[in-house]
Amino acid sequence: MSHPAGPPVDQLTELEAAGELERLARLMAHHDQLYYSKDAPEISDAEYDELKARNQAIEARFPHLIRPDSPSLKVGAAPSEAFSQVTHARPMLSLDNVFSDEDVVDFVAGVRRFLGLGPDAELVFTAEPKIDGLSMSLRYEKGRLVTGATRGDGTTGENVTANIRTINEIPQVLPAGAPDVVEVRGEVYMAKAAFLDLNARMAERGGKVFANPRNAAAGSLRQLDPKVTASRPLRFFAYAWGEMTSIPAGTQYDVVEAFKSWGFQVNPLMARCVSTDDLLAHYHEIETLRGSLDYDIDGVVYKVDRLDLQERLGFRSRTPRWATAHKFPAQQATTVLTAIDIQVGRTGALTPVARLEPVTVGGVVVTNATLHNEDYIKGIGNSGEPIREGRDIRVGDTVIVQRAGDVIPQIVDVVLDKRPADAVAYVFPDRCPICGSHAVREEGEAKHRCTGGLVCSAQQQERLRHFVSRNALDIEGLGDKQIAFFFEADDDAMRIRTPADIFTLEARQEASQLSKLKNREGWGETSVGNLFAAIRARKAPALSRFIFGLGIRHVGETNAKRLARHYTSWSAFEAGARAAVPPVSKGDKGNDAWAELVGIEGIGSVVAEAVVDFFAEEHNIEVLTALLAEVIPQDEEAIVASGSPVAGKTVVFTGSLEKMTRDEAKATAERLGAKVSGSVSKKTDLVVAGPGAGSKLAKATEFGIEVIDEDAWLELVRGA
Ligand SMILES: NC(=O)c1ccc[n+]([C@@H]2O[C@H](COP(=O)([O-])OP(=O)(O)OC[C@H]3O[C@@H](n4cnc5c(N)ncnc54)[C@H](O)[C@@H]3O)[C@@H](O)[C@H]2O)c1
Ligand SMILES: [Zn+2]
Repeated sequence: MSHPAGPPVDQLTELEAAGELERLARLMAHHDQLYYSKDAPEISDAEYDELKARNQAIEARFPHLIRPDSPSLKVGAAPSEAFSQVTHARPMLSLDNVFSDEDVVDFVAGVRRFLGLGPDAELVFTAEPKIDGLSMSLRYEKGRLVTGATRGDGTTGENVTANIRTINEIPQVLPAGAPDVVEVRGEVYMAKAAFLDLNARMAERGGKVFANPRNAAAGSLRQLDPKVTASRPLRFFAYAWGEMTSIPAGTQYDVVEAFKSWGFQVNPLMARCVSTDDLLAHYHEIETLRGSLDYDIDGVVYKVDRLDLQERLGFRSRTPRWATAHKFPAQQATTVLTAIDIQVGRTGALTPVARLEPVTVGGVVVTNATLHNEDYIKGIGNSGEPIREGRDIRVGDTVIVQRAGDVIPQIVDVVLDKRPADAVAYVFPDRCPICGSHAVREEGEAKHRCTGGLVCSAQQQERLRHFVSRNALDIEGLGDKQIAFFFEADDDAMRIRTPADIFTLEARQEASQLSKLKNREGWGETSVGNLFAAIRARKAPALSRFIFGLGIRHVGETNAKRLARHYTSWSAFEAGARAAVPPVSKGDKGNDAWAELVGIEGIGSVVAEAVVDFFAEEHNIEVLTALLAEVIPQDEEAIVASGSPVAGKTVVFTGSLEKMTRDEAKATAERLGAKVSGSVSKKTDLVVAGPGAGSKLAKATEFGIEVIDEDAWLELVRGA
């Protein structure tokens, strides 16, 4: 198993424990968000469960340090705001976990103790597979399905009723005799085969693929458009309930039987067990069947069968006392890592992938495992802590591979004894393997990114979509479908790979005698004409839209506007960005062009660096040159606050200011329509110099530029 960071729990001081609990709360909240809200986890469930176990162990030793935001008190994650919310009539909780046979013995003994039952008193449990999907509460009133809600944070879930109605296995109406109000709860899931099928289809279309059937089910259900959900083969097992106006039976088993009679699917592997041995026997039987089931399961759930006993046992803060999940162990195997390849995602993120000697892990042949990022390979975790006790991963290493409930295998450890003498530490590439552009890793980021967005075939389609999107060039008639069509066209006259190609399309069509587009299905004379007109209408875009459309990292609409307003013309922007040299070492300030760029109100060094990186990439320049031969971005009106004494002037602040901060001074100047620069040149109109002003003051004097002090500046702008 991988080693959750940090010293052993029994050696922690109180201070360290508090710090560790804070770190875990933050880290787990991050993973909860990815897992529950984005349906895209970054770590395996086994790794997550280790963090959880560590958190619990520390809390058990230092109960007074339990935080209000402790992961041990939370269920799931807050519902997404994209959906309306449903408050559950009864909370939807989680389940406690056990991992070993001894834990099961303890669980049963605990239940007996709580109920005051002697060792010989009868106590029946149900045992059934723990389905790896997402929990769902279906509310029926007077026999009709009225609401479908996700678990959310246990109290409030997401209203997904419209999506639920597209699932065939979920009855819309219940037969006569069903309770007046009943919330049937269970698991929405996707069968393994359907999941593989879906991923294959998504990959073909260049879409994102899901990590595992659970994520696929959650992602398919939590769609804003029910039509998308309808196209995904979701299924449902009923195994629990919330509010119910009359309970059809006195035991867990019989209520589930009632669900079956109402038309729900219930799991055929549910059994009644009368002893711990019985439970364990059923567990091991289900474990052997696991590989042959057509859906993923990650354990076996035990529940006290009699409902009156369930009632007496009640709940802890986030789990019932009358049930537990006996999880399957993570499945591991040892193999040799033969190579590390780099994959480039649609947004340019570089992900290292380990190529492995094929090995069977839990019945599945594994040949690849994700390595996440540079730090992960080096043995450094997300918050800088050592993982695998700091052991790095090298080509040639013997590694331990793990699959845990999910499909993407992980490398959890390296067997150092078996490391070949000539194995060298892995050096992360600084070039994109797809297009050869520079790959940069920004401060605070784990991933490297390819800077060749416009030329990188891994990213091109995504970039084209962005370029024509509503807030960028806004070209009507070029939706995702059309972009995909033109991108994949095998005919030169029809192909669009870079933004410039959009604008040459019409000419290329005319040159090709057949006017191929018009003969294509779905492209009538008029729609082709409309498309060309829409493209022609965008040959002179606003500068800010054009800059935004380039998809420079961190340059969203707001920053694009800031850049456009500051430089006012494309040529000034390009010249400024290409001339800028960021600081190379601490203390260094970079050159003047850099100072001007980072000096723009709202543009920090992260954005500035992304801009510089973009223009430093030769490939991008090639694409831009071609594009600028077709379109002419319109100069942006400088914001001239007319009437202000400094409107339109270029101002430089130097020396120390005493009555205002540098930022304040700059903000005021810009509000009044001045351009603030970090360096003095012949174009400078005014220098505001405080005590200690040095070379800039000297330069100003040399150029004969007006110099005033701070007080005079304040006087000048007062009331303006
Ligand atoms: N990889 C990550 O980043 C990440 C992040 C958060 C959570 N997780 C994983 O999610 C799980 C924790 O989530 P959780 O709080 O939902 O707990 P859980 O999934 O372990 O158990 C509770 C859930 O089990 C489900 N369930 C399936 N079959 C059931 C049955 N027959 N009877 C009753 N319940 C059944 C229910 O939906 C219930 O809500 C862990 O496996 C954890 O590893 C992973
Ligand atoms: Zn690339």
